[in-house]
Amino acid sequence: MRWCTQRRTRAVCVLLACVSVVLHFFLAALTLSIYQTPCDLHTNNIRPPAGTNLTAKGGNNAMRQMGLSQKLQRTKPFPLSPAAKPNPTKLEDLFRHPLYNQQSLPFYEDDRLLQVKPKVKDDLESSQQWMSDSEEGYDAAHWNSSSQSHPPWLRFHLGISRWQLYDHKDPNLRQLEEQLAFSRIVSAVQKTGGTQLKLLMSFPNYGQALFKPMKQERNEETNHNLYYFSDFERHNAEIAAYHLDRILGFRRIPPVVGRLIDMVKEIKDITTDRKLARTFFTSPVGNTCFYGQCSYYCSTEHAVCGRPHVLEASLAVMLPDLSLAPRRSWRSPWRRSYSRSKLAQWENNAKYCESVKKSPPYSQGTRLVDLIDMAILDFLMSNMDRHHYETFEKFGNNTFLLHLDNGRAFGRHSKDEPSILAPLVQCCRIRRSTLLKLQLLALPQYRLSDVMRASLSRDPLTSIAPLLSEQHLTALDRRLVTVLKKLRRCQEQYNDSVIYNDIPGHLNFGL
Ligand SMILES: Nc1ncnc2c1ncn2[C@@H]1O[C@H](COP(=O)(O)OP(=O)(O)OP(=O)(O)O)[C@@H](O)[C@H]1O
Ligand SMILES: [Mn+2]
Repeated sequence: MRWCTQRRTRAVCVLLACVSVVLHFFLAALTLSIYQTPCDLHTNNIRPPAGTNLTAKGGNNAMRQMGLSQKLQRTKPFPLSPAAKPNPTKLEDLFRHPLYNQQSLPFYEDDRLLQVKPKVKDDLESSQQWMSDSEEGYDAAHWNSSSQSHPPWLRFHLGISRWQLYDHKDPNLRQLEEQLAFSRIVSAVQKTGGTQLKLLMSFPNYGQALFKPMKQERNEETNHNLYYFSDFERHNAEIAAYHLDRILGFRRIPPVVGRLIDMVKEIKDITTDRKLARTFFTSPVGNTCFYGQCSYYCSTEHAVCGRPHVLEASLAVMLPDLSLAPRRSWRSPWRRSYSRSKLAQWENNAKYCESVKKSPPYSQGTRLVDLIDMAILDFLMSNMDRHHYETFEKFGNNTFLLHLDNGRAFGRHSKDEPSILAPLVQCCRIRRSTLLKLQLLALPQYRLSDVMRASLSRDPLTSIAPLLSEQHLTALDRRLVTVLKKLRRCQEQYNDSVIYNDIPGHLNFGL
């Protein structure tokens, strides 16, 4: 009898042990799935890649490398309204317009920023100029003076002229964008200069890019209580500014692309910057974060975090080193006060432009109308942070203005900032080529928002979510109408003296 009871007790114990093991497995599986949820990409925001080469080919490669492709394939397409679908031909149509295909100015050797030196005797010596301190991860450079052997970033440097950074029809531009988007990153260190976190990234072929991380969701607006000088920089603003500048035909912003960065493999594991490495940490939900060292927003509270270690960022191609092509930084005459209480001179004095017009370098050449071009670009993207601009020293005052640092643009779509247009309103002057391009972009078949949507859809990050929300695109069209209204008012007041005729002949291209 006792033997019988013992056997039954043992059987019950074994059964209980089995149930407990099964329960353990069940609980473990449940916990794992819950832990992974916050680290996932915002999968309902993901759209299938747009059908362009850059996005379809390389974008998926990059994502596959990160093990993201399966997740992306499983997700539903982003719900786009028919009006929001990018029409890829819009950009090509614009660039085919005669206004974008005028004969360029006569070109002299002096109009090139850099020249390839004639072959020197000691080949070894010349190639060593390009070697970094640590050659690890870099490919041996076998370049000669034939442009075919040059990597895209070098061809870009060699193509910079007195009048523009690149030719919009140059096929190298696409290759350069592909390099920025997909080339292996062999080094990442903090970039000094400026106030916010930026990294300098290097590629195996010695190309370099300026990295800015994602700080804000696309549909989020900058807090209205933040002053323009406290706003943070946005990666998508850097990307969208490059596209807008190209669409306006200025070509004064270095090419920028969006890229998904593996914060561990592509920054933390390879950085030689110990100060940067020390700021990496894991957030309470298991995401990798870092904050770097800088004067604004470099603290645990403002850390940049991945999902769980993948981060959206912008990569802008670096301009030639300052030792090869020194630049001059100019304080904008319409600079804001960067104080909460003080107003700048131009804000109090409606005749301010009269004095600017009389003082060099604005009293001669195209400097004033170039500054007005920059104000129009900034008004369209609502960038209040244009305190300085730069030029290449080599070209003196007779050259274009570089529009660097656009990270504080596209912060608000619901509000326009009329004061950004002060240079145009106070001076009533504009390049004829700019006026015609603005008029063209206001026509339904070349509508600025449509061309921007088409242009931005080529960026690899569009496969995650459109780089500019529809509200931002609508704001572009609205602001363009405002610029044209201001110009009409100028023309009513000052007639022909408003136009700076930079187009030979008097063609008006049917506009
Ligand atoms: N593509 C580029 N190539 C080379 N240098 C660049 C490039 N973009 C920016 N720089 C340089 O790096 C400096 C800092 O960059 P940026 O202005 O974007 O940073 P920031 O933190 O916003 O600076 P600030 O606080 O002064 O506005 C610029 O003054 C410029 O000279
Ligand atoms: Mn800045």
